[in-house]
Amino acid sequence: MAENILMELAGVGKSFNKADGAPRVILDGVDFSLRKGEIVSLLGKSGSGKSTLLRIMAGLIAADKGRAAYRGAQISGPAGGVAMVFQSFALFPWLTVQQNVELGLEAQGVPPAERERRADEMLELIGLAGFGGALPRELSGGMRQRVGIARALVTNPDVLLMDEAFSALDVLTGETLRNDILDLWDSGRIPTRGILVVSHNIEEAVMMSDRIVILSSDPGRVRHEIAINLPRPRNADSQEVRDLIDEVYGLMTMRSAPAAMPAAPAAGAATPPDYRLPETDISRIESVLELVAAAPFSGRADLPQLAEETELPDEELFPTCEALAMLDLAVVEKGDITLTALGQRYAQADQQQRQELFGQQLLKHVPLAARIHAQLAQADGGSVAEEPFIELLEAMLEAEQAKRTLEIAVEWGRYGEVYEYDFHTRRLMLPERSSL
Ligand SMILES: Nc1ncnc2c1ncn2[C@@H]1O[C@H](COP(=O)(O)OP(=O)(O)OP(=O)(O)O)[C@@H](O)[C@H]1O
Repeated sequence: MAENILMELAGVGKSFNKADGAPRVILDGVDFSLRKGEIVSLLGKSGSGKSTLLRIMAGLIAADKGRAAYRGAQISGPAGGVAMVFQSFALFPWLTVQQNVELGLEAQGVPPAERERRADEMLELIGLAGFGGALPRELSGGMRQRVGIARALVTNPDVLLMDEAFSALDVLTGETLRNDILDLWDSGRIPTRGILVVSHNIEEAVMMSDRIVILSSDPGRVRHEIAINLPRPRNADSQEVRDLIDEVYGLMTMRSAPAAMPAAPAAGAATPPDYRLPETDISRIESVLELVAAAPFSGRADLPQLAEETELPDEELFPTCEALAMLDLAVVEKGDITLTALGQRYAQADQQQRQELFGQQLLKHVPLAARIHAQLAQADGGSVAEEPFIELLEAMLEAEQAKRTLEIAVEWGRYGEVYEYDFHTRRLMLPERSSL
């Protein structure tokens, strides 16, 4: 083992079973190491396997391929030197703040008097002095997460793993807490040697990290790594930080698969069409399109700027941009979104024309919608049950995602007047006067 490596993953793979019992590969061939003295942020689209990777490193679940090691030893369960902070805070509601913080020490067999002393010290350090006797419900969200962090830090962990620890908090509270942790880390007041942060927030990752690792999806594997050599604290408005944020946006929105798949599944085709749809809705798609079309963007926007303007978090903005690209209303590349000529036309169109354009693009570029429409055209009576489509989707997605994907396809199809859906009978049908 190289001297400076705290945790190492080599060729790590993990599959979960889909609804039909067949395995779905979530992580495949992941190579990654966390080195001494660094904060690393792990970014990737929703569902790319970030939390799964973190849980493997925390020893909460086992990889089914490759090797995961902490200080050279295979991870086979939660390791003493590794602590984790969860997005949900994961506090015991019936225990006081002090008791919640002492829990980690209790598990390590630390005697009561020492537990109390160390918990007191940690509460003081994390800004919760005087709150030891409070119950979690008496605290604000930010303070509750401080308890979660104190509980992890009180064990003097060598490695701290944070799973979207700030995302359940409002922006300002999350930022304050993040800065407090960076301050503890940079001033050497905590003995922790390495921090790995799973995040959805690109700015947060750039402000915190020495290195950013981006996971690809389906399956998740390390796609990009960016080293950040700026001193902390960093100025969010500085040119260097803005440039890095742009670069990460660019890498995150780089498509790893072709934008448009064949509209109808060719018999015996080697690769089945991609039926997945981005998790977004029509009103979001249209409002982002309108915003990009209008001044000051006038057809082309820098994604970080657009995120600020729309106030959409990245995990909502990305799928929306992906939908616009999928429908050929925009092109997303290198951290910018640019409307196509059709996208420009769409922005100017009235409601009826928009719906027509939407339906037309749906049939051209969204294989699932095209398939539903094609089957309806052939069906007796022009209606079909939803089940076969759910089954089709379950062959590649988990049950919940399959259901959600069909819901999105239904919403899009109804808007584009390509098909209708009866919520009582759960059947799809052609619209009364289909112009398509
Ligand atoms: N125990 C499990 N059983 C079955 N599937 C699972 C299990 N845990 C995770 N998954 C699936 O694995 C995929 C990756 O999940 P994971 O939570 O690791 O992704 P993520 O990148 O952290 O996503 P997000 O950013 O949305 O939190 C998802 O499709 C998820 O539903």
